[in-house]
Amino acid sequence: MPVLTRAPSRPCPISLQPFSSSSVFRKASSWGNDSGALKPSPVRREPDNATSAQSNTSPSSAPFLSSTLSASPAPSASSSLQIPSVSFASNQTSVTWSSGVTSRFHHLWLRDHCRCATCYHPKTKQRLLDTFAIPQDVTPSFVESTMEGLLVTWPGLGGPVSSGAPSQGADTTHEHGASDGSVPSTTTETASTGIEHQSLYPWSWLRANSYAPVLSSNMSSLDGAGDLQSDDLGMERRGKVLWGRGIASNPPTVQHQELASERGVAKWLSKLDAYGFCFIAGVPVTPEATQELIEKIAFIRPTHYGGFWDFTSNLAHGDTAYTSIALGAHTDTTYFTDPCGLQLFHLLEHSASEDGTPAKGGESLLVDGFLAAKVLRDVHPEAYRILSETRISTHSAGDEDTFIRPMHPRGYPILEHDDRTGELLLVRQNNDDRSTLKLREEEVMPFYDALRKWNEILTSTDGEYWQQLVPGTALSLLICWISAIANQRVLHGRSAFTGKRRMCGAYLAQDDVRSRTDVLLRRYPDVVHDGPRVPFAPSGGAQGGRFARGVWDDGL
Ligand SMILES: C[N+](C)(C)CCCC[C@H](N)C(=O)O
Ligand SMILES: O=C(O)CCC(=O)C(=O)O
Repeated sequence: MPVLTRAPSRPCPISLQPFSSSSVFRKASSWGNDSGALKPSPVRREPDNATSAQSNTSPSSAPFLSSTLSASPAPSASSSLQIPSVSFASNQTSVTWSSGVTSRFHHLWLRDHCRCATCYHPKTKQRLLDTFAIPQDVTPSFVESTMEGLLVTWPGLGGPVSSGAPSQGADTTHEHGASDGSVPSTTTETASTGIEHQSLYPWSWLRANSYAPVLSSNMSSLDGAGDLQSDDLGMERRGKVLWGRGIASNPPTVQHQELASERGVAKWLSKLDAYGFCFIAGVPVTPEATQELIEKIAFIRPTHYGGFWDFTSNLAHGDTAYTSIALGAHTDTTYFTDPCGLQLFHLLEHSASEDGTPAKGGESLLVDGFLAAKVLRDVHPEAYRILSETRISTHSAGDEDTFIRPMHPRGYPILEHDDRTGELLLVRQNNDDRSTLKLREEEVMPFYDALRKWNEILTSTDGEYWQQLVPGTALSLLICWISAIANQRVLHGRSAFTGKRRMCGAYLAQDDVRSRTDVLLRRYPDVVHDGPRVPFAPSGGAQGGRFARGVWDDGL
């Protein structure tokens, strides 16, 4: 249990991160500090001339600091390493990073995000704390800047606390119990003991979740309203390899036999994550083997086309995919509120028809929607803005038993962004499936102009990657981008064909693919794909092939 210079009135049930405080204090003792403990100086509330606490550290702590404070900009070589300084006033706590940038966090937000074992179940990663029992004006007794993070001490507030309706003004933060992850029992703070509560927030987590301002290690600070003109749509940062027709020289591929191991599946997902598509060579030419293959990632997402599909040009399900006509670059299932995440195709057969019509055409087309979007933004920024803001709807209505449209009555934009960071999340493009445009009069012609410019890029020969699928080589493509954020990315299509052509495959849901990718790429961080690596730094401490998910992990 950490020994802090100011022993709280009770042991502080803080679930520490891998850098256990003993290691901190062990390192601290090497700084010539006789007690072996840091001496954070608590900061009490200072209305306007807020003071800040800062513990200077010696260079000998550099390795530890660099790993603990990796989220903070590396200090200049000449400056000594400094942990952020903190202060608080009115309803916010301020953290000033070594860069000089200050992040502000509402006290209510901080208290609500305490992840000690009494406020946050260490195993289930679920909130145990009753958010609505936190006083709206909750204010720390004091805040401290420690090696591991921001340490906030909250007062135990007045009034006996029952497990029922909160009494007026009392600190009715109902705490549930066990830090061992067992079934929580309700314990409460009572005014009579004046028990304080301490919360420790790791610096890296505070930086990653700073909202005033929004910070990002690779992107300029944004005003939080989402800046579509940000220099980086987040692709390099997310380790995405953008490609054009040149990818034909070395397309991402894995061998089917590699996928017998979980590490092999991690390699497959790593390539999918980087490129948005990946071939699998050596797949037995049967629907059964193909289904077994896709289920190595996740369970199949059934749709109105069925679960595992095995289709040909018989106009089944009333969709042109079930014909022999050409299909332009598109993403599937744009009409679902939650479009499918991964699509796998495996050509089982393409031969002459019974009437002797020869097998011709049926080539497959891939286009990197994210590269196309970058080109559109750079060359036609106004068109990019229009396609990012105009809602359009699509439908699947060819089967009399089905009429699928998205939840939002006007649908969704073709280019969808994270409105906080400006990152491009999702390319949702299927002009054949588009429903009636419902725009204001003055929007109609600008929209068509933007759409035309977008189509010119999508159909540019520089961006089109054509290849002829052959039985035994399956094609997996992310119509949903797998990374921190699920997106649609790769568009696909085909040329017209003649003859008997049989294709099989299935969809996977985006959340299931993203979950599997996140888990496996953390479990096998050494898995190499050809693109830039985006280190998965499991904050739970990677121990060999498995890692313990930490309560401060990204996304929680
Ligand atoms: C893949 N499979 C043949 C089963 C269905 C194809 C669905 C095509 C539809 N127009 C869409 O874009 O979603
Ligand atoms: O038949 C093909 O090669 C692809 C069909 C297609 O685009 C689809 O099913 O969405």
